[in-house]
Amino acid sequence: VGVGLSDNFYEESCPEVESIVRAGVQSASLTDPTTPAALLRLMFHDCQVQGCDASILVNPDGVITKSSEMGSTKNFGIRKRELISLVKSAVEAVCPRRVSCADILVMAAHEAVAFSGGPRIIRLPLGRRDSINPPNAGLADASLPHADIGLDSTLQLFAKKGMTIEESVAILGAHTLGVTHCINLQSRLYSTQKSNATNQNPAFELSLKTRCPQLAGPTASKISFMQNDLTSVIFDNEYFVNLMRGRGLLNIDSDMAVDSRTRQFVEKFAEDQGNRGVVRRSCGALD
Ligand code: HEM
Ligand SMILES: [Ca+2]
Ligand SMILES: [Ca+2]
Repeated sequence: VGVGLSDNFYEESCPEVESIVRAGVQSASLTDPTTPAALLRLMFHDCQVQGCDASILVNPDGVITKSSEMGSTKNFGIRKRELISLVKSAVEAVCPRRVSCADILVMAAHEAVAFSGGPRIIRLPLGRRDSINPPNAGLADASLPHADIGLDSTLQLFAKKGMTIEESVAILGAHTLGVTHCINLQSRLYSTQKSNATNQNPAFELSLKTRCPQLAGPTASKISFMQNDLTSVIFDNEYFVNLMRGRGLLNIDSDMAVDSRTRQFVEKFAEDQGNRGVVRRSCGALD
């Protein structure tokens, strides 16, 4: 637990906050099923830049400018910042100046995972404070991983946060939700000096290339996208199953399934869906 955080931080000051956040995330997710993916990535991109302090939400002049974190190209595709502001207004109406935007953002990501079928973790330490520093696009650029990052740098990134290799593989399971736009796949698919050990299934690579042609201009490749796994609105282990089949989208996705440090965990997560029993295709048959 981080310094100053506790499990029951708002028990006295705003007992309603959890249900307000839950209601907000649920209703937004029913209207737009891609909401949970956006919220989960939003949390990562906030926490990665000067900690979980809602710095990604700040627009110093009321609009997105080059000085806000959204000015970094690494934040391309970040969505649903306005949903956090909306939930914050609902919370302010009940408990003014008690709950930080930073906590609302983390709670929203937690609800997003639960809404899409993932675990509702029992302990969610709260008590984060909002950033007082002006946002810094340069810092966001330097702190967020590049779409083509390799496994060594990724493991280093998470080790700096005190995470083990198994935890690092697990957190990338977040890519069970959402999409990747073609612009983030261009260099992997078409770089001339790319290594051969990319562990991508050739048929899958062909389908990616068809979906994301090399000559598509920057505008088209910011519009076209691929699902991160076959069940991109469900928080399940399909992402890891895909990796074992050579269907990883990003370098890091593919590398995890072959590298000797990470492969065992990918295998374990691909096999283990959390012992939830089976879901039959038809209710009248046993297979
Ligand atoms: C080395 C680490 C990581 C890299 C290089 C990476 C890279 C990416 C890229 C390139 C995209 C596609 C964005 C787009 O084109 O729209 C993406 C999407 C996503 N990432 Fe990551 N990511 C990493 C770690 C994480 C972590 C730790 C989380 C959450 C805990 C996360 C959650 C997501 C989610 C949910 C999406 C889908 C977003 C949506 O559909 O709106 N990622 N990631
Ligand atoms: Ca931040
Ligand atoms: Ca999925």
